[in-house]
Amino acid sequence: MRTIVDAAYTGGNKSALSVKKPKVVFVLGGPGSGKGTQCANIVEHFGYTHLSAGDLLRAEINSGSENGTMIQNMISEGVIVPPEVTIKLLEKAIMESENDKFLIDGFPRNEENRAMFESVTGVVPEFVLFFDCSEEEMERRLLSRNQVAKWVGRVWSWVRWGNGQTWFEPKCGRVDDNIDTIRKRFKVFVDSSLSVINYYNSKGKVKKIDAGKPVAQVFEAVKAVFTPIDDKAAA
Ligand SMILES: Nc1ncnc2c1ncn2[C@@H]1O[C@H](COP(=O)(O)OP(=O)(O)OP(=O)(O)O)[C@@H](O)[C@H]1O
Ligand SMILES: Nc1ccn([C@@H]2O[C@H](COP(=O)(O)O)[C@@H](O)[C@H]2O)c(=O)n1
Ligand SMILES: [Mg+2]
Repeated sequence: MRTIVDAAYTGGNKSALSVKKPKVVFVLGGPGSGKGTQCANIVEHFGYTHLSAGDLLRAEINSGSENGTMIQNMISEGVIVPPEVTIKLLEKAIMESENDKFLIDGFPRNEENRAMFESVTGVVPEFVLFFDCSEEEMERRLLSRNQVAKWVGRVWSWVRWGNGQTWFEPKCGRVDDNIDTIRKRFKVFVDSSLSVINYYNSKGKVKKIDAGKPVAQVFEAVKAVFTPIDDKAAA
């Protein structure tokens, strides 16, 4: 059945992606499950280009775009930005790249993201990498990421001003890595993002990874997914 989103986006201008036909892997998982960390490893070993939807939105805020304030407010609240904004950023990044294979990290975040991306671009993912991790572990990781960012900021300001004193607390890290927003992000993940994973699971496209283990062990499991079947037989 066609949704309202499908109807609005078919018959209009065709996306340039329908010509480029990139190979896309969606990388999904709860906040702090390790998507960015593992994408960096995949890029190094398998030649993909990593596009984090969250990073693209943060770059859009910093570019001074007219959508900047709206995006900033939505990220601070942990809610999902309108899909046309995120999809435009993803299309632009894919078209500007010479690569033809992409890890799209943190997208689609809900059914609206998914349906609009597929109908606007005509691109369906090769598969979906799903990092499965407990909320307790994700919460620990996000709070620790926030602490590390704060310390990096303090050291930077100490070096910058050179007198061993910080007379301001530098604004470092992510605005959404605080306990209130982290809990809101968990709720959005359960209420809106899991249904996307279920959808692709019903199509046999989900590769689930136990992401609660140390980084190197998680990457061993990831490698097994990306290593071509022929290579596995030869190994
Ligand atoms: N397997 C792991 N074990 C322990 N810490 C990890 C692991 N993977 C990532 N981390 C750490 O957890 C934090 C979150 O990781 P990362 O940024 O990769 O997650 P993410 O899924 O991209 O998060 P977000 O959804 O907030 O963008 C980082 O500080 C990272 O160094
Ligand atoms: N498809 C998306 C992806 C992200 N957002 C917003 O960005 C925030 C941070 O995302 P990360 O993947 O970097 O954790 C997220 O909480 C959303 O506010 C979005 O709206 N749509
Ligand atoms: Mg990330």
